[in-house]
Formats: sequence, C-alpha cells, structure tokens
Amino acid sequence: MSWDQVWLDINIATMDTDLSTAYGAITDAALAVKDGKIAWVGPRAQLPEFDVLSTPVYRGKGKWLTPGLIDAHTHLVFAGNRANEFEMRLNGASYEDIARAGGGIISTVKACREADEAELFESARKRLNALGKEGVTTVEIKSGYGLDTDTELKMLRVARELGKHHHVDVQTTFLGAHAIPPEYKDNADAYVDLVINDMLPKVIEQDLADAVDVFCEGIAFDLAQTEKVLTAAKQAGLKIKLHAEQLSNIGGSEMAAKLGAKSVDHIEYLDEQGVKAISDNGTCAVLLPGAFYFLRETKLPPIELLRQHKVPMVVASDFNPGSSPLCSTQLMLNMACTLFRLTPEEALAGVTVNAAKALGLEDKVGQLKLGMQADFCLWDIDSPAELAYSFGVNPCINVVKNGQLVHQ
Ligand SMILES: N=CN[C@@H](CCC(=O)O)C(=O)O
Ligand SMILES: [Zn+2]
Repeated sequence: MSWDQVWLDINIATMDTDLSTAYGAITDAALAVKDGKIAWVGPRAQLPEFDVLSTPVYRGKGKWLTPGLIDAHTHLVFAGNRANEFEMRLNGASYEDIARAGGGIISTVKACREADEAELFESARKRLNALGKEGVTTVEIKSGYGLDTDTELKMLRVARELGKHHHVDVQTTFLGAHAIPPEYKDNADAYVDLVINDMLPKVIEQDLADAVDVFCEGIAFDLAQTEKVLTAAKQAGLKIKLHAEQLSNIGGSEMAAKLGAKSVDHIEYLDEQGVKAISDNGTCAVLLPGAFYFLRETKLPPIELLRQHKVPMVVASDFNPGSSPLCSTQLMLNMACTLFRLTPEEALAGVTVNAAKALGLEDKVGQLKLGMQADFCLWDIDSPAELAYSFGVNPCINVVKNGQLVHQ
C-alpha cells in the first residue's frame, strides 16, 4: 500500500453512524491518508502492509482521534463589542429592551459599517485562530451586521477571504435579513425587497454565499417576510436555514423545514408540531447553548421531542458580540451537556457528523470513513466523553486538515 501518512497506536471516535459502537468507536485502530482523504480506517490488526520506510507514521500513544470539529453557526466577522449592553442587562434591561431601543444588533451594525475590510479581517482571523487551535476545521460564518448592500457584501468578502487564508474551511451565509435597519424602521417590507432584489443578486453574482439565513422573530422578520427571502434564496439555488423560535414561537421552523431548510437554529420555543415538521423534512436542529446561557434564558429547547422524532441535533457556538461572545466550540460541548442535558456522544455528534449535515457537507466531513476529507484531531483524552466533561485546558494535540498537519 502506498499512503501519504499512517496513524497508529490510536483509538478513533469515527462518528460513523453505520458502526454500531458508541461514537462509532474503533479501539486499537489505525488510519491512513492519501491525497488529503481517508484511505483506510479500521482495527490496527487488519491494517494492510505498507512501506514503513517511505511512509510518515504518527503515533497517538493510545489517545483518541476524532473528526475535525465543525462549528455550524457563527457570526465571527464583526467590529466592536457590546460589553456595555452586558452591563445594562446586569442592571436590569432585557435583550429585547436593548434591541427595541436601537442597541443590540444595530449597535454592531454601526461599528461594522464604519470598519474597513482589513480591520474586520484581522479581528476575525484572531477568532478563527482560537477556534482552529481547539480542533475546529470547518466553520460557518454569517453576514448580518451590515444591513445595507455594501456592508453585507463587505462582511461576506471578509469571510470568504478568511477561508482562503486559513486552514479552517469557511462556509459563508448571507444574513441580510438579520434585523430591520434604522433607515427602514417603519418599512420592513421595503427592506425585505432590498434584500431580495438588490443584495441577493449581488451576493450570487459575486459568489459570496453558500447559504441564506433570516432571523424570524417578533423583534426581527415575520413569517411572510421570512418566507419571501427564503423562497428567493432557494430559487437561486442556495441552501437555506433559519434563526427561529429563539424568543417566541411564530412557526418559522415549520415553514422553513417545508421549504427544505438545512437547519433551524436556536429553537428554544419549538413545539411538537414544529419538531415533527423538521423531522419530516430532514432539517437539522442547531442548538446554541452559548446564547441560552449568556442571555440567561429559561425555556429549554425540546430535546426529548427532538430525540423521539430522530432529528439530528447540532451544537454550535453562535459566536457573536451580543448574545454569545464565547469563542469556543469546546465550551459548547460542555454546555450542551450541562445546560441541555445532551449526552457527551450526542454533543460530539453535534459538532461533527450532524454539523456537517446542517451545512450540506455530509459527504465530505464530519465522520472518519473511507473517502472523506482527512480532517481530524488527536486529543489528549482517555475517553471521548472527556471532550464534553472538562473545559479550560485545551486537550487538542494535533489537527490534520486535508491530510496536512496544521497544529501540533
Ligand atoms: N438571534 C439573532 N442573532 C444572533 C444575535 C446577534 C446579536 O445579538 O448581535 C444570535 O444568533 O444569537
Ligand atoms: Zn446566530
């Protein structure tokens, strides 16, 4: 056998759902890489013979390998910060009060409109470095802090550039319909028209987005406005997804699922009818424990219903300056278990196999099996549950991206 690298003396949480073991685990395993892809994976005892003199061999000292982590929901391109609003909330104001008073998302919009591309790129690069060091190999980044055509395009260009200059793959999402900008305060429909007829065509023409998202909520866009944007995006051939049922239940998830959304995100207020709709349509549920924690929400997402209806559960950071200034996918693993009571295995699936599905990348990443991209991490852990159990000492030893060792 001729391979580019072989990993020995490892246990593997493949997250391969075809295997019957928890975590798709293979103990005393081996893995081989060729041309950036997984060329062999299985028990060490079955590894075919290979030329040990010409093949780099990495030894894992009995530790665990997992797929590279995938953070399927972030807003990591932004300017400024909202520590002042954090203080306001600690003095009694609510997230909704602040948003309605022109703060919240709109305050980050002001900062993003003023920031130049280099500034946005540099701050986002640092954040991406932080995620990359803790084992993230694919990240989704949304626009949505521009709310005018130029700034929305600027944010997406920065996100695309980051993907070109960083080992972490970037999937971009156009979120022009994130909030109603001050200029359209009394005419949200006209803003929706701008999103559909001016922004979206330019986003498509310049190939700036892989997907389109909308914030469907009482403080943002209503059901009809949301449907219009998602339908236009779908007709243009883009993947669609939705911020939905975060603060109330207005039926966004059900509508988006019927349109074929890859995911509905937040969903604390989703009811059984909504869960059935997303289950019937193969839509993933993206759980965002960081925002739940940071906003001190009390309404839990319907985890048990999601389990009953076999909805793939995803765990993401929602990293953003307002509701989740927490730039750590590893922390989300812990919070998904402590706050939402996911099992460590469910949480790990939420940042690997299910996260890939939410991004429409399930044929490439998220599992360690033959033919998939060689994106994986070696962790200084004795069981996969440790990834969700503890936080603060980064257990990531190595990151391999497309078969290249990028972090050790
Ligand atoms: N819910 C809407 N959007 C973001 C919050 C953005 C912000 O507050 O800046 C979220 O996913 O939590
Ligand atoms: Zn979000």
